Amino acid sequence: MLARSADQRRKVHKASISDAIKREYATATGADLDRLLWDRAYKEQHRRSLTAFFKEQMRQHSWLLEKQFLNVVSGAADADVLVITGMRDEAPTATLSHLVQNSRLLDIRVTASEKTRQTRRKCQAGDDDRHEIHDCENHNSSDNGSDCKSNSTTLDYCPSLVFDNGATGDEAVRRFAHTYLLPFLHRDLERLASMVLPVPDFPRTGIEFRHVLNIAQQQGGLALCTSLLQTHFINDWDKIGMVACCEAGGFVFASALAQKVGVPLALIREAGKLPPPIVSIDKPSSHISSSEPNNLKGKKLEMSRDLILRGPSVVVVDDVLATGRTLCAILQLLAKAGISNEDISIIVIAEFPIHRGRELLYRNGYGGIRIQSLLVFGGA
Ligand SMILES: O=P(O)(O)OC[C@H]1O[C@H](OP(=O)(O)OP(=O)(O)O)[C@H](O)[C@@H]1O
Ligand SMILES: Nc1ncnc2[nH]cnc12
Repeated sequence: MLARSADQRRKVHKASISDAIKREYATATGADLDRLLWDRAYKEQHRRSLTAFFKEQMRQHSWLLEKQFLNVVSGAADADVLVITGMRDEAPTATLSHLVQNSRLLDIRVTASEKTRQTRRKCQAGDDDRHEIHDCENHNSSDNGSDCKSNSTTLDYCPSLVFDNGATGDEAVRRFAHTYLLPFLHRDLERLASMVLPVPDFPRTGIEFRHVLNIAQQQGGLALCTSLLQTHFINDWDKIGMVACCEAGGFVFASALAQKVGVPLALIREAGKLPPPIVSIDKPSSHISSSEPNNLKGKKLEMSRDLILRGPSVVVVDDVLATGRTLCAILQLLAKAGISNEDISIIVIAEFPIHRGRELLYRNGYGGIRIQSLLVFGGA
């Protein structure tokens, strides 16, 4: 149970993704499943053939990883929080979020020094380290659970969080859960979500529109959202040199945030609105705008070319992440302005995983950029 306070207990379920493959292996080969799960020496004997079996299954079933993931999820339907261990996917949040579109999917990279790992392997026969099937690597990272820069050199993918599993005992786990996981269950986020009511069949039949800008039209809505943006994701705003945002939705939330944290804005506008010198990029239509008649082609986005950065990092703030086309264009524009990916992070108010925006960004080479959202909505 993950407890926020005595009256608010959350049901937490833990499952291992690799148990499924062990089960299938045991059925196919007659191996003893219980011993595969709990007897390390026995598991070691089977390691090679288990790995070969897994690779062959992967070759035969291209949807194997997704199927196993969904099986584990459906086995924990009553849980508030499901922790899945042993994930082998390179970029789980980017590639699997759309399968659980009503939930927030966070990927936590667990790290420990090689020495610690070796010691644990020796001491904990029958322990819960199931990475060996999946050829998982160990990646170094900072210990604050949220700094991606140190990881981007080892993998071009930024996990949602990093947990340094160097210490023994439960204290570090508890601290991590309280610092980085419980905020996602905070009632202020529920309050914010309640301001974004669904509007059926807008702007066209079949779309359940979420009026994210409506937050700013509620008494106290913008203040709540701004305060969450300020406190939820970034510890040290002094290190941020600029908040970049795109009209129209992004302007509303980014302006309030920039004012609160004392950081200047980089305003991205549609073509022809900003004086030269500018940088410019084609922008395909967003999911919502592509449903407008005469707007299938998209537009150009522009930004002043010579913005002086006060610090090294840029935070891109937008109201919505859906297909990711808008954020992709923004990132291309920032690249044209000479800002490199390591210096960028992204915050959105609401994301709609069904449209697979994170995947688009990942496949376009932006996987190393941290993307964080306050709210997650399912639906079309
Ligand atoms: O991930 P995507 O599919 O690109 O969708 C996200 C974009 O959609 C909305 O903008 P829109 O282009 O509709 O313009 P607006 O901000 O002027 O409403 C929103 O403000 C995001 O910028
Ligand atoms: N359902 C939705 N509501 C608001 N903005 C969106 N962008 C993509 N899908 C959306």
